[in-house]
Amino acid sequence: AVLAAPQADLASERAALLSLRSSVGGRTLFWNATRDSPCNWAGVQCEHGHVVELHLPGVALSGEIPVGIFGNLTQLRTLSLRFNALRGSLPSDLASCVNLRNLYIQRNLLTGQIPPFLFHLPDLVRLNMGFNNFSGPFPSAFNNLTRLKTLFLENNQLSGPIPDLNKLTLDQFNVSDNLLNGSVPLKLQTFPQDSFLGNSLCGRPLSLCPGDVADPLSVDNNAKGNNNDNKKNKLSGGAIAGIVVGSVVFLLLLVFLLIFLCRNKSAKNTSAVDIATVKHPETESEVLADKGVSDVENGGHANVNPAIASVAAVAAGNGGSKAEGNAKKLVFFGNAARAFDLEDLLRASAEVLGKGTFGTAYKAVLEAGPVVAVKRLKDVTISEKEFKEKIEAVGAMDHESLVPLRAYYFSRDEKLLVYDYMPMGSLSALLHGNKGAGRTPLNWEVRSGIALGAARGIEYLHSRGPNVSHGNIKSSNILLTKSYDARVSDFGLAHLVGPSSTPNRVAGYRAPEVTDPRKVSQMADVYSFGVLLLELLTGKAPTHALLNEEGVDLPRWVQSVVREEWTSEVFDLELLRYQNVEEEMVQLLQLAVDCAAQYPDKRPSMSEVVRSIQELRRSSLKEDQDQIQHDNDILL
Ligand SMILES: Nc1ncnc2c1ncn2[C@@H]1O[C@H](COP(=O)(O)OP(=O)(O)OP(=O)(O)O)[C@@H](O)[C@H]1O
Repeated sequence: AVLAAPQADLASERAALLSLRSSVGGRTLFWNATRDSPCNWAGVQCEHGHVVELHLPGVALSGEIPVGIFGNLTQLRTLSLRFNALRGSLPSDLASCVNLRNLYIQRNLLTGQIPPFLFHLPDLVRLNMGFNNFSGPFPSAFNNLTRLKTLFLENNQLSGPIPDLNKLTLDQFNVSDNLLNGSVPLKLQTFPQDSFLGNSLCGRPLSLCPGDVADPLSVDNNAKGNNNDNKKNKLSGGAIAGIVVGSVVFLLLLVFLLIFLCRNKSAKNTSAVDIATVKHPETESEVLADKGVSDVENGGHANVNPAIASVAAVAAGNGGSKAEGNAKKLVFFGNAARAFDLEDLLRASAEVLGKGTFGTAYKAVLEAGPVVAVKRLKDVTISEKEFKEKIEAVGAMDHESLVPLRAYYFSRDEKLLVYDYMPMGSLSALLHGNKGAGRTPLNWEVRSGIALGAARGIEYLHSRGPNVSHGNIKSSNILLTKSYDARVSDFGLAHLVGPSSTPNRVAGYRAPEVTDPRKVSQMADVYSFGVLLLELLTGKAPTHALLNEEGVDLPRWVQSVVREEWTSEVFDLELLRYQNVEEEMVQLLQLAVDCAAQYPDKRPSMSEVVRSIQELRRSSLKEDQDQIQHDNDILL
């Protein structure tokens, strides 16, 4: 709620600050202004001595930054004034901010030499002064900033040579489009050409300087000058064409192979409908136990594909259910076309997706093509009438951010729920599953989109009545479509099953006030959602969320890091690669901390949460557009 009010005036921002301070362990971590409430410089000066991070990006600040603003802000660690129209030189009292680690002042109209006081800010890690009008020499005093990792000075009017920056170990460096000349110092020669273009510089990675002796290993290339230096790294047209054709042929072969294998597989599965011959790792013991058949008797049939069985085999795990099942029907919800019937479902090949609190989930591929997820409920103790009433309420839930329940099947021994299959699996798997190469990187756009989708789904559930809650919000219950849209799953099931099936792995998400996991209020859902947001932002799993893996108490961990250290250190490294969204990330972090407040009445409602996420996403999209506009302006 705190950061969700762009129209807030200074007084309410101050109130927001107070609540921020109390919510993050007594320290203000973030103060934001938007275009609608341009920063009142005096307001910053008189009230915000305790500010640790001050972010004022793209808020139409103009004119000179008055001296006297920063003298009070000695705690400041991050200052972002990028994308404004600030003129003149940097105020000298910035020298008081001796804790400053990140200074983002790119894309303003600042002038003058690079001020010497910057070199007395020993903690500076990231410095972005690009796209201004700074002039004068490139000071060698940058060597004083031994912690510096990022130095962006591009598109200014710096002149003269680049000094040796031997004391620095920079990760990012750009001085392109200045008036620099001379040779590129040895230590900086590992950066790409783009970091130096638009100057009169020479030496690696650009062309050789006059009089330099060529590297004997690349005499040929260097003798031909920089153009050839370029070519050295490029492939000829023929080679590229060869690679493309080769790749296409390889892909085609792969596709043919897959089709061939799939055909073989489905042939096997069709024959596997005979329930007595199918074994399945997840269901085997249940099947055998229920049917009263010993391992020895069935031992001879183990050579059926162990990961895939037919739904019939799965369902037939309960004695007598097949005969009874055939008499009963799948009950569909809504107007959805009945694309299949029970027979089709029983014939489909099934693959275990995972075992949850309420039973086992399978992916079922129907012969006619559709793919569905089937949840086989265990421990349903209520009567058929009661089950029908409750499941109809679940089936009536209709929102684009929920995994739709399409149909159910109820018999004495078998209860099946049929859902749309979500091809990208769960958020939990995406965040903590495959960490190796080939994993889809989750950028801010995707993560904040998932946060919004999940929040909308929960908001919808809450809108169905004051006592309607999800009760088991966690990352394995947030499933994803092909385009990474989030869908909330597993809603409304807690009331269908007996007490022994109460969720047991949610400790990390459970609000402190919840004593009975079957009675979870809407505000407790908000807490769980807050933990889920922290998980999205940090990439860390909450305690007990993953079997056999250590997790952390996310809310406590985040608060302690924020208290002790720079906020950005809590973020998933993968997110930090995307530079321009830090403000939005911090806003979402703040929202997460609000949601995970200890006392329920301090937490925002899901509608407020949705609004906040919408707003912060809008502002980052707007910034993207601003940047494009800005780049276009420069090109023109
Ligand atoms: N509709 C679906 N589409 C794709 N995958 C699904 C679907 N429903 C469930 N799954 C997958 O099956 C796994 C098991 O799901 P299930 O809901 O039974 O248990 P869970 O979410 O791990 O735990 P709990 O039952 O406590 O919520 C999930 O991790 C998810 O990846």
